[in-house]
Amino acid sequence: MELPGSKSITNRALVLAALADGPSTVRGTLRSRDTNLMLGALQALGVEVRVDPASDTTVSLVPGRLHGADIDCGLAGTVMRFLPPVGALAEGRVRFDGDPHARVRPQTTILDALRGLGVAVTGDRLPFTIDGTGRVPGGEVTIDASGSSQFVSGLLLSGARFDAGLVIRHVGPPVPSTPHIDMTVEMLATAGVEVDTSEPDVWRVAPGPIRAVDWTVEPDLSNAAAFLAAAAVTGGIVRVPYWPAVTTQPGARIADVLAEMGCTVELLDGTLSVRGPAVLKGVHLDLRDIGELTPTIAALCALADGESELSGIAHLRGHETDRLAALTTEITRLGGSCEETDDGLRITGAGSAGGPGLHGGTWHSYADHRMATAGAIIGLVTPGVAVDDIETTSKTLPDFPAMWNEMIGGTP
Ligand SMILES: O=C(O)C1=C[C@@H](OP(=O)(O)O)[C@@H](O)[C@H](O)C1
Ligand SMILES: C=C(OP(=O)(O)O)C(=O)O
Repeated sequence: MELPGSKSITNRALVLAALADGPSTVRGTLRSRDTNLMLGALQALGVEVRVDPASDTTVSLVPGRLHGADIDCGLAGTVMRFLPPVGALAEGRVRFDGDPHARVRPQTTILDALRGLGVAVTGDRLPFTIDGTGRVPGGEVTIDASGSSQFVSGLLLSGARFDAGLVIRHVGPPVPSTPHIDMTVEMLATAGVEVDTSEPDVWRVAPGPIRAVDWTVEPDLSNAAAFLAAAAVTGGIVRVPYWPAVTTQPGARIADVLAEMGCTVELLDGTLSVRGPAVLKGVHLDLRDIGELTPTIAALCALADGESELSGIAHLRGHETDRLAALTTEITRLGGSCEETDDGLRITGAGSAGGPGLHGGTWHSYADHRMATAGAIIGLVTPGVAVDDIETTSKTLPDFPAMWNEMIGGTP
């Protein structure tokens, strides 16, 4: 299975290209709802976007004077958290809104941070408005980023363009998804912006230019995880080519999780292959760093042998939907055993001796691409499971239904 580009790398590359000191090209750009929203927003703000007529995954961006705009964030965390600092650098009024559920996703932290950095912000959640003056005073700000790593990444991506640069101090429970912050820091370094991370929970960026870069986007490993999970539950083999040897994508960790659950995992000549075992084993895992993989891993645990405990993921209550509640409701609806803990899920696998077993029924997607793919994984081995709204996978992988059908040998 060849996977399209990473959502997280694409949307970082697009933002950095928009703020750069010259034109950039992004190759292997993911084209999906989240990334098209980002492109549309940057264009509305005054960035020239040119899509290569020969390949819509090659996109060039020419930065221009940023001005007022209306921005649709959809349900994309990367748009609603990465673009407010960019809006603050625009001259004019920038209005942000999004899907109904986006209006309840955590947002206050980054808006308060911008206020602290000298930006005029009206509102605390979507919809909100930023009155940009073309410059941000910047300086030091203290935030609680335990709700989302994207608060840190969003500020860092623009921080070098603030007059006094940026110092972020995190105070509060641990920040989740830290590999995604490493991704931000690494991509900024490629664009010539050094982030000083020598003090824990503190990020320092000096003011300076963001260099134009020709980016090449890695395949999306979190989306690959759903296909690899298909091998795990069916005992089949799935291969994903162009698996990066070194990456900041947290999705890469699916390889270790699958191995721990009993799969045979091999990385050979850049292709990751996974063969499922006769019986999948339950696991006890802290997923704080790789929360994005939770729906996939929870689907595996619901089919495994034995108890699983997934912890460190209280922040998933603020994702596309409350994922802890949604997974509990849907696994239970199919006859499985799943309960919420303070910071995660306890699941007794259907494959256990005396385990609950699963039956058919409708699996609800809650407009959440990863809930939809989790239902597809369970449906592979549970007769009569129908996933509602599989099209919601277009958030990060519009071709999911066709790719899934091709993988299982059905009609595309
Ligand atoms: O910066 C990013 O690209 C992301 C960070 C993570 O967000 P949280 O820290 O809110 O979990 C992750 O779950 C999301 O899918 C993508
Ligand atoms: C949490 C996710 O997305 P977002 O970027 O919208 O936060 C996700 O893709 O799992």
